[in-house]
Parts: sequence; structure tokens; C-alpha cells
Amino acid sequence: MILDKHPFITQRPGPVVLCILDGVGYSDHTEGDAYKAAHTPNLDWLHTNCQNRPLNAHGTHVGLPSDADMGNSEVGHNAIGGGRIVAQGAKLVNTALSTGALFEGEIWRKLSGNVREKSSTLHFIGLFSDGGVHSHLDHLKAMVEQARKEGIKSIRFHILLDGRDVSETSALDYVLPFEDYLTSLNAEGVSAKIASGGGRMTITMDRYGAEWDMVERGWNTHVHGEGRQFASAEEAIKTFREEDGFIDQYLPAFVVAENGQPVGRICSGDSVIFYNFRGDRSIEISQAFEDDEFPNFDRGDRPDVEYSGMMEYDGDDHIPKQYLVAPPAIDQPMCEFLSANGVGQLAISETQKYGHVTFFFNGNRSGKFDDKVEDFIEIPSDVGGYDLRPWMKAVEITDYLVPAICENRQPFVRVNYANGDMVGHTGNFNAARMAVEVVDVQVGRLMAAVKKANGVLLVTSDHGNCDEMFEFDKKGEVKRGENGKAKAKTSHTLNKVPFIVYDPASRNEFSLSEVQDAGLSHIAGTVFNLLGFQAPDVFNRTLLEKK
Ligand SMILES: O=C(O)[C@@H](CO)OP(=O)(O)O
Ligand SMILES: [Mn+2]
Ligand SMILES: [Mn+2]
Repeated sequence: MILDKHPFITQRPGPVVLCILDGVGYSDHTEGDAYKAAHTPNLDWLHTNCQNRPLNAHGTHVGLPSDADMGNSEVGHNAIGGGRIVAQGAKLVNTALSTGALFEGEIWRKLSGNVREKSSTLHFIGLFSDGGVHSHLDHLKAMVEQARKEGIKSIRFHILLDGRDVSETSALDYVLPFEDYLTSLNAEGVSAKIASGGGRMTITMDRYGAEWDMVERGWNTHVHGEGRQFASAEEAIKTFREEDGFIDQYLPAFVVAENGQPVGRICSGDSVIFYNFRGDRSIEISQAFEDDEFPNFDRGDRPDVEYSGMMEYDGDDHIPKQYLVAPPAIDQPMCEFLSANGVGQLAISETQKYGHVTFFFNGNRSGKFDDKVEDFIEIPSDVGGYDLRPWMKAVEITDYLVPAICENRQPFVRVNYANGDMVGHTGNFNAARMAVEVVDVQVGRLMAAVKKANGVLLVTSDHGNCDEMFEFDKKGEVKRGENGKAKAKTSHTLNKVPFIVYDPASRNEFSLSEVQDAGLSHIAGTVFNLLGFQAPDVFNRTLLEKK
């Protein structure tokens, strides 16, 4: 793993700082673009005075099934830190389903056999949309079809409503056709019902230990059938919308009941499949089902079930123990080489993105490669309501970074500012504009520190989000509600992202390649070069060319 010196690029005296502005891309539209609307003197200066180019951050450029798939943090950080394109979870599950390998696997057969043997129930829990970031409804449907073929007679669904990877109030577009489908199953003698649910930002799908209460609410709803009762998911969604104007991702928990009894508590002897493929928001609920020692909340009577995730979510800690599809193999990411060569590294973000710059960046590994040379710093995030606090923890992150850069504590620094993404997801345009302005101030502070240290600052992003805060129709017009108000867009975008090289100690050694198809996977090679090394062969080509 020895790195070779670069033939013409020499390492600067100061650190290479890779700054990921999560969720900040370049949109072709102006209306609804919080990045364009924001006052960003520092980013503007960088664009005018430094070498920069857009990079692809979506679809096949980051290992997703098609170029219609928007980017996301998992695949974006995998591509940046891994420096190559690997077939991602969505694609691997598609293949495992289309070849039938998933159903021939030991774990599917075990879970299905368990239900048939005991005449118990098969439960599915997961994100209920076709967003393709954490899950896909096609995967769920393929599994239900197989269960039906295998003669399973009782199936329950615990649905996490999305509105964050898909349109903000689209829950019924998924629920109503699904209910029709369940009606056809019931007519055949399969008891198939939606049993519980709630918005994905209210229950079950917490990440990085930011808000365990979410998981507790989900557990009580799905497992114990505790919560406000409704006759159907449709009634729950409509009622919550009418009462409080909830958008899908924040819908409160609900339980579907008949004669006052929940229709689908999870009981000992049942099988449970958590069908999200992405790890960050799947780990905590998996631990709740699996761990004997569990300090995070009181689970009450934990049913003895066969539990499986769609994938292995954490390859270091082996969570969950049983899974249906093997996760993508991202061997030898950039930091493994840097650690093996004794190059010091600092990774920093706030809780909401902490695992992005550590776990995802290192190919879905939660540990370090070498404790002696790696520092991971987590600044605790506020809980919820990021449109109320669009500054999030950006200032605190930079407060930590400035002295670390000025003192050149580690040669390679990576930081993720969550604001453009987390505030972008709220659909609040004004808050998103403010989020970008906050981040711009931090970029200015990093520029000053990097200049002082004679280092290099690379500014980029993992995918777009705040660059499109409104939905557009096929003609490119903003979609408007009856009141004329623009329809908020809460999801990521397909847009390209910035890549800027601020190199105050420039020796005019290189220019930035203009190759059109370049994407996030070309950043790692570039970082190696700026650290004075040639990138090993496993990495995609660098963006730096000899002048
Ligand atoms: O919040 C999340 O889980 C996703 C959107 O589904 O966003 P990101 O990929 O930026 O983490
Ligand atoms: Mn992101
Ligand atoms: Mn996001």
C-alpha cells in the first residue's frame, strides 16, 4: 500500500481541506434556487478567481441504476472517499430480485419457512415510496409476490411515509394503489393489511443516534400496536393533514385497528423484514429488534422474531445479523491508503452528517483504519426543525477547524456542512437561502485559514438539494397550488455540483481537466495528488493535468 510521490505536483506546506457542502448543486432554473438567491461573496469569489468545474453527482456516476436517479449522501460520499464507481444497494437489490437470487438465499428461505411452519405473520417495515434513496416499492412488491407464491397467508405492512425523496405530499399516491393490490390478495385468501405507520422523520428512521425517541415511537407503533388508531392508513393521512397540515415526512405515528384492536402487532414467532437497503437510518431499528443488551429505550416485551434487513447495514459491527442481499464491496478507500502511509486525517461534521464523512466516506466502515493518524470529530446536532435553525452547527464546526488548519495538525482534512441539505429537505425556501449564506461565511473562514497555513481548499458537494426548492412541471414551469404558492420540493436534485480548487500557494503546476463526464469518483485521485502522491490504480483518474 506504499504511495508513490507525484512526478510534478508537490505537497503544499499546509493541509488539503476537502469541504463538502451537502446538498448544494447547480440548477438550470433560477426560480426556487436557494443557492442562486443567497448572498455568497466567498463562493462567488472562488468561482471567479479559482480553477473550478461542475461534477456529476447522480445516477450511473455514483453507481445508481439509472441517470434518472438523483444522488444522495450515501452514494455521494462512497464515491468521493472510494474514488471509484461501485454498484450501489439499489442496483444490487434490483439484480438480486430479477435473477431470483434473493429468494434462493438462506435468509429469505429461513424467514419464509418460519412463517409457513408456524402459520405466523410476515411483516414488512420500510420507507414506502419509489424514491430509490433508502428503499424502492418495487422491491417490496417483488417480495410480496414471492410470499404469495410460496403460500404465505398473513402479511402486515408498517409503512414509513416519505415526502423527502419524493414529492412532499405524495403519500396517498402510493398508499391507494397499494390498498387496491392488497384487496386482490385478500380476495385470494391472503390476509394482507397495512398495520401501522408514520412519517419517516417522526418514527423509526433516526440515524447516528441523533434522536432515539423516533425509534422508540416507531417500535411502540409497529411492535406493540400502541398509538392513535384509525380504520386505514388513508384515514390517518387525511386526518393528520386536515388537523395540522402535516407534510408526509412529519406525519405522526398511527395504528390501523379493527374493533379497537391493532390489526398487526408483531408477535413472537413472526418474521420481520426491514426492506430499506441504505444503512444509516436502518441501523437503530435493527438494533432494537436484535440486541439483547439495549440501553436506548425500554422495549417492553421484545417479541422473539426472525428479523432480517435488506442489506448488511454496518459491516464492522455486523448489523443486522441476517440480511437478504450482500452490501456493495468498497475495498481500499482513499483513507485506508493514507492511514497505511501514516498521513494524518481529520474528519468532522455535526451528528446528522457525522457518519457521512466517516462511515460512508470509508466505504461503510464505522471504525478507523489507524487510531494513531485519524481523528473523527462529531459536533452534536440540534434535534429537529432545521428550518427554524438554518445555521445548524456550521459555526461550531468551523470554530474547531480554523485552529486545526492554521496549526497544520493533519495533512488531510474533510468536513461536511449539512445546512444546504438538511434545510433544503424542509422545503422552506427562505430558510434554505439563509442556510447557504451561513455556509458561505464558513467557506470564507476556511479560505482565510488555508491561506495562512499555505494549504489547499477543495469545495464540492455530494448532490444537489437547496438548488431546487420548488417543483417544476414537464414544461419547466414552477408547479403552483390553488393559492398560487409554489409547490415546495423537499428532495435531492439531479444537478451537478461544484468542484473548486483554492490554492493560494499555487505553483502553477496543473490545470483542471475539462472532461465532461467527470464525477465525484474523480475527487480522491485529485486529493492524493495534492498531498504529493500518485493515486494508486484502483482510483479513478485525477482531475489535475500538467499545465
Ligand atoms: O435524509 C436522508 O436520509 C437523505 C434523503 O433521503 O438525505 P441524505 O442522502 O443527504 O442523507
Ligand atoms: Mn448529502
Ligand atoms: Mn439529503
